[in-house]
Amino acid sequence: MSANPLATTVPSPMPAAHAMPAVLQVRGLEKSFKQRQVLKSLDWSVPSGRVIGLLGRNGAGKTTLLRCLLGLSPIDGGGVELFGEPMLEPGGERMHRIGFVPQTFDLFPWMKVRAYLDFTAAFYARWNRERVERLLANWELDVRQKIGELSQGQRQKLAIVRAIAPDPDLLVLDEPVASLDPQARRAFMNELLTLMRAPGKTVIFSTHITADLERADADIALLRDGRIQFTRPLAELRERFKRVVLARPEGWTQAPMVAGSLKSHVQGDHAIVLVEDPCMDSLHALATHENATMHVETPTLEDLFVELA
Ligand SMILES: Nc1ncnc2c1ncn2[C@@H]1O[C@H](COP(=O)(O)OP(=O)(O)OP(=O)(O)O)[C@@H](O)[C@H]1O
Repeated sequence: MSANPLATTVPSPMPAAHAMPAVLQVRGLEKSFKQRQVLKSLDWSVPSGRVIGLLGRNGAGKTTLLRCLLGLSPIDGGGVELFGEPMLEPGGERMHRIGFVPQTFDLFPWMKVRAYLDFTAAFYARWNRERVERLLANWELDVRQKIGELSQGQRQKLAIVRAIAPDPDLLVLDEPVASLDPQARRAFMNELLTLMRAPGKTVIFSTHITADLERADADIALLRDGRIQFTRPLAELRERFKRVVLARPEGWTQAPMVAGSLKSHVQGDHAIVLVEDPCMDSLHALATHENATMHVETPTLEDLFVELA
């Protein structure tokens, strides 16, 4: 697909998000590595009080974007505002309100888990010890072990405990569940949803596990071609996009033309078309004209990601 239809045809932003104050405001963000331009005049407004799933293909720039947002990677142009103030460098009072789980956690390998958590707690005004102990127990993390001796998944768990413990207003997670087993993933999602019950909490997480975003009823932000193409509630995406399957015994040489078609292909005697805002009357007329049976399906987020990213 050459251009993203959502970027041009969907009125933006949606009303619910519009009413919320932005916890994060990005304008014209530019970031390159040598000759490779990764973020291209990227604009993004993230409303407070939502879980935002950041989706994009491998190499789209998700990690780069998250690091730039938090001041962990220098930017080449544009600006970032966090909690209404310009982000110039990490640190300061504001950082107490932010939790970050990086894609890989390899700090302080010589430190034992307990010592690391105690050391980190000292830097924070808020530190939810009850939550820490509960997660350590649930996730069977041995506080006497050295961080360098933990498995990748155990390190990821520790990074999550550390990020959630200060009860952050903004939690940013870069593929937090990639190495977690299904039980730990479920526990993590429960923690996330518990955290979100308090008003004004915002979570941004990049993931390839679309089922988690469905469970969290997340808003979906798609990063493609160096820009955020849209940030939309999942329900709205589902409402808007339909997968139309037309079948006829003689098959198809090519998929029929359908208004609002984004992508189509032929599979056996089925023509499958992803349609934005389908007109059902026209679709029924088309099916009758082509002597085809028709099913209209709601695509999963994974289907949508495959089509749109
Ligand atoms: N330190 C770096 N030096 C040079 N190029 C980099 C650096 N970090 C990232 N890149 C490049 O920037 C682009 C975006 O990388 P990034 O890690 O942000 O993508 P991503 O969307 O997080 O990918 P994935 O889903 O695979 O984790 C890639 O082409 C990558 O090679």
